[in-house]
Amino acid sequence: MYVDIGNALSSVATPGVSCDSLERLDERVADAHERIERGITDREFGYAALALPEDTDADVIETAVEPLDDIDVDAVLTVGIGGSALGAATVSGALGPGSAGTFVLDNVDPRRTARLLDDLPLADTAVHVVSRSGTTAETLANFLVVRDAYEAEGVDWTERTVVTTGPDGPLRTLADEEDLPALDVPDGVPGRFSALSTVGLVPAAIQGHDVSGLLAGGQAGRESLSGSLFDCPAYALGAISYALEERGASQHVCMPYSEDLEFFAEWFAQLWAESLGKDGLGQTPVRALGATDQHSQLQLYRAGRHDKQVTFVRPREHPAVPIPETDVEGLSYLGGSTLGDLLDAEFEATEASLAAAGLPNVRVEIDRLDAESVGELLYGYEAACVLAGELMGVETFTQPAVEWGKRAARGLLGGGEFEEADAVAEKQRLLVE
Ligand SMILES: O=P(O)(O)OC[C@H]1O[C@](O)(CO)[C@@H](O)[C@@H]1O
Repeated sequence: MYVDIGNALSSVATPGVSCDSLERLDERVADAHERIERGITDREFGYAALALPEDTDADVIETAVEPLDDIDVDAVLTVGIGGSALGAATVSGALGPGSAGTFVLDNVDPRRTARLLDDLPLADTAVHVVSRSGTTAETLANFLVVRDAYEAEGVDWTERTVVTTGPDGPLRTLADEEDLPALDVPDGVPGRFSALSTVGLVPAAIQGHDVSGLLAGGQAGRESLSGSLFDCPAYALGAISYALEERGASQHVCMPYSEDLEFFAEWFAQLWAESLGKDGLGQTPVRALGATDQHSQLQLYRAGRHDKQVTFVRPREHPAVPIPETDVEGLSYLGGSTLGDLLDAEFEATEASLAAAGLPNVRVEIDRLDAESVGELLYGYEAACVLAGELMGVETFTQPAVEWGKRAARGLLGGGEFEEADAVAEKQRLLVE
């Protein structure tokens, strides 16, 4: 992973960071790194995520999906939400379908769920149901609906399902009762940091992707951690994001220039929001896609409020798709180059256009969309997030603010007495229709 923070310096951007400030900040990065290393070594809650490349056993995952070899799997359906879906979606999205298409059920939208189950060839579809807590309503409800759909078609879902969950809870009970292949979520690792584990890697294993390669990429990220932001790409990204937020960049746009990294921007949004959105702080993550959103969002980024950091992400290598020669007036300049050339020109031009407008931006690159590079990218962003959390002084690894809504929803469905549910009924109304 390569990180270029040049366009975030105060000589280019406002808000921007001076080199002197970066030098001073680097002293705090050294202290934070020591703290992080201690947490990793002791496998402390949260920090243990940064030991996953070492602790995740690819053979355990490969063995768990072996029974699916007897079935002609054309599709992999992940049933999970948040960190229990986005890691898998990102890995499979970035590496492509492999031997089976990727589908994610990470919402309880009846139209979409019904349509997806209608469209999927259930007999040739493997299901990975994932929940760290084993109690998440959306995941459990979706799984009950999926199971019913299989039974309605007379297809044995138990032969096609792999579960990943915690030691107890309804999902573990169901796995035990039905004797399903069940994997454990990694100890001490919050969902959003668990892509390089049983949580994020089962679909990739079913699709025949290089799970060991993903972990090797993560390990390369692990070995790149050092006591200085000037030596460690992940810490450069984390430190500059922290410094830019301090200076007013309250929004962090993640703009991959690759359709296959679209889920990566979603994964980033959960990682950044749920980890750093604490104590009245935290950059608001914004998902964008290059070059598409140049034609929808760029006007705002360049000429709107200067409250954004834009991080451009790209694989350096593209498959060659030539643009045919043409003598159509005004188009000949395109002929003879490739779509990848055009995408790279758009990337560099948009980056320069933000710098010219004085808007801070960061460049993150990986060599190509292969297992090692994707593993390193995921690890790098997780380490960047952990470092930013250390510098902000927030509790990076929990997400207490999400529980209020869960209790309210459960109360509304008769799942218990929750005062939050009462508050829903007391909603202030000013209905206009
Ligand atoms: O894996 P689980 O326990 O089903 O949780 C799913 C997601 O829900 C959250 O707890 C937020 O509600 C996330 O932190 C987590 O990734």
